[in-house]
Amino acid sequence: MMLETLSIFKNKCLINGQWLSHASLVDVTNPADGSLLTHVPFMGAAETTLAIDAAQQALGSWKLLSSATRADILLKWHDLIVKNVHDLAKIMTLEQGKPLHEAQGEVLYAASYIKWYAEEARRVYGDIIPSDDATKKIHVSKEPVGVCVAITPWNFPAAMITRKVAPALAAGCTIIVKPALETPLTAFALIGLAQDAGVPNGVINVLSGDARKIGVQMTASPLVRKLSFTGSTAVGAQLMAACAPSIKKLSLELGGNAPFIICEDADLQLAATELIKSKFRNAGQTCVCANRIYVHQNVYDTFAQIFLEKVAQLKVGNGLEPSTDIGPLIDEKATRKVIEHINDALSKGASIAIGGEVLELGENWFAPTVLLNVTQNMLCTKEETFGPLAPLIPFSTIADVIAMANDTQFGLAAYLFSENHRTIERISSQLEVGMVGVNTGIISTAVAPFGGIKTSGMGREGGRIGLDEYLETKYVCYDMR
Ligand SMILES: NC(=O)C1=CN([C@@H]2O[C@H](COP(=O)(O)OP(=O)(O)OC[C@H]3O[C@@H](n4cnc5c(N)ncnc54)[C@H](O)[C@@H]3O)[C@@H](O)[C@H]2O)C=CC1
Ligand SMILES: O=C(O)[C@H](O)CS(=O)(=O)O
Repeated sequence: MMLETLSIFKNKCLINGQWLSHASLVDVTNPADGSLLTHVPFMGAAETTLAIDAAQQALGSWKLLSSATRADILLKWHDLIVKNVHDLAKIMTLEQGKPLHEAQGEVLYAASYIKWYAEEARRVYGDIIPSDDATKKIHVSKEPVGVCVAITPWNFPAAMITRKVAPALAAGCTIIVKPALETPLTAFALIGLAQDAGVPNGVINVLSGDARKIGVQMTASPLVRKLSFTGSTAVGAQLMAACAPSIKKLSLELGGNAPFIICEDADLQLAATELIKSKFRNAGQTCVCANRIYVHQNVYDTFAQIFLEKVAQLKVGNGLEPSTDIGPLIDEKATRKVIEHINDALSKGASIAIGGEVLELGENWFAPTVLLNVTQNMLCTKEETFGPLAPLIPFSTIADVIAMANDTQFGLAAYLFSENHRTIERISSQLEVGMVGVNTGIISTAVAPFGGIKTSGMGREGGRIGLDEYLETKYVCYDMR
């Protein structure tokens, strides 16, 4: 696969409309086999300052465009992404590893955020409020926050970018994107298409490089009014603290530890099918994936049998092969975390029903694994595994499973399978999370507010309220005497 033959391929950073290289370069490799794909610039503080200045310079004219004009440019961007879905997906699979069909799905999911916010851009309404004082008129309007920065992860290298850039541009903001060093090529290609769609110079800038140095510049600059971050809770907390002195607006989409609850009256075939989708999407490297699976004790063995038959059919392979269901993990460190969670569970009494080993395909390849007789004291119920590990935990009462589900610092997503509406209402209303999937394992969509509570973050991306993250409210009081 010659990346250079793809017309959308870029391996440079975009600052003020110029694609720039750098004296320092860093490798981008294929997680499937460690092969070198290309080099990208390893930029730092100086280039970050240039990008922030460019975004500041572009802000005045971009925010003064009509929302209809901004929406038209966003829709052109959307259309170019859809037109190039196959090449974008190939780039993503090569640098991130996910199966091509998943990569194509993510590209279209990413494009859906742009279409959604192109539509929302035209509905940023204000208020005229009847004053208690007859001599006063009260007007309330929404204004763009200003220069924004987005720091994004490697696991969804397209959607995590458009989920931030689309509402920012729709609101009239400008933005600097810092993608993960593991997956910069998807970011470059996406933002190259934004430039082709007519996004003016400086409105979107993208930098690959020294995360810490770039982050220090972004969080310290008084010109930056908003930080949107998706990634680990640990880094999110660091960035939040760094933004405190300049009181930046924050959106944080952080780690997860989703409980997947299967009640005694659940449709077990449906639950097993949806658990396969939730657990093994992106090889389990998804913040909203099922991280711990609670199964009522009276249906535990029956469900386990149904689920294991489906896991056994999953094909692990190179993401470029059409038959592949699960690709490699992003790196050997990710594999080590899965092994750590398995070994801890085994040492505390769990057993492996299927999988449990690194595959001959290479050090980043781990077999889809199911653990039985898992208990709440095991690491895999406390930490985000971020790999293809499905620990099954028996429970006896609804009160017990709610308590176990909430026994975590995280609060992003949860899943619940029952055919009884009272059970569904009772459990979903008590789960301490931002999102609940009822009888489904896939909940992510541009039209709904995505985000969590507790250490899973703050703010929402997607939906109507996702635009508010990039808007400030201004109240003007007119004295009419
Ligand atoms: N909630 C989510 O959607 C995601 C959660 N994660 C969690 O994070 C863990 C590690 O994955 P990573 O991609 O390494 O997440 P990470 O949090 O280390 O990195 C995410 C982004 O932050 C950047 N970054 C890291 N340290 C930074 C710093 N000091 N200043 C500025 N930027 C910084 C990275 O370059 C990347 O662009 C995963 O195992 C998972 O637990 C990772 C990706 C997505
Ligand atoms: O970071 C993630 O895991 C994504 O937010 C998951 S999703 O939005 O693509 O479901």
